[in-house]
Amino acid sequence: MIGGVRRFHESEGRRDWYMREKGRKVLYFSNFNLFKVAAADWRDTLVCEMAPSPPEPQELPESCRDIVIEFSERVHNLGMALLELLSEALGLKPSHLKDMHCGEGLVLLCHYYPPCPDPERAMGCSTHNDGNFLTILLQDQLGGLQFRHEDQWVNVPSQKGALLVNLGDLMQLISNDKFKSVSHRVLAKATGPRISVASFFRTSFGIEQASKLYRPIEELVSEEHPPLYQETTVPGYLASYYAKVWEENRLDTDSPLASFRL
Ligand SMILES: O=C(O)CCC(=O)C(=O)O
Ligand SMILES: [Fe+2]
Repeated sequence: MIGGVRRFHESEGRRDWYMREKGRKVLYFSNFNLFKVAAADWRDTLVCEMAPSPPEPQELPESCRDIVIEFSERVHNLGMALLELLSEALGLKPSHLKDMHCGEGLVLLCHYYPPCPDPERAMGCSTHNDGNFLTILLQDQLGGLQFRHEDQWVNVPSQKGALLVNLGDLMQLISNDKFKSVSHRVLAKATGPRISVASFFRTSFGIEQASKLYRPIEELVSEEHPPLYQETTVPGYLASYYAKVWEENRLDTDSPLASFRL
């Protein structure tokens, strides 16, 4: 998969996929918030929306078509298995998170971080929390990913073939803080390119799912553990997420989740 993503990003044909507007299942661009924030990240991204309704094969770039289709099927199965385990870890029946549609939508963010001539003055990926339920991350050997732990940045070792599982803000909200979404970033490097694939699990954006309300799961709430967050729809949450990125450009101070806290 790493090879396929590299092939795409280094192909002449990649420019045919460049598009900043939403409305297509496959998009190639540099920084979703370019032109909105003061500093761009040193990164390009191919976005493939693979579930619930995958693109037709010809809608995917030929340079990585077969591997993207195969990878997304496998990572989707893994995501479903993880949602079952996470449900059980919360003391719920295995299908609980799946039944809440937490894994219905799958978006692959196929990142390419070119070598940066001035890495001290740039970021590969600015500090953020993922605004989804679950992320499965595949990265190459280059390293640079860091998580914030007790106000310190901790390097995430890059191990060949390893997948990293990261929980997003929406998982923190519905688990009523039993699971925590974690703040992370990627440093820019003089060496490269660095390649990673973040598989984002969220609801689909169909009309039915868009209006579904998410709140702390009833079974996890009691008099002792009152709900910590107000209810929201996924698009409602994301609107607040993007407002923070675009208007305030200060994701690194507070996750947008803070504004949903009761
Ligand atoms: O490239 C990476 O390792 C992380 C990317 C990431 O955090 C994201 O896409 O949300
Ligand atoms: Fe992330």
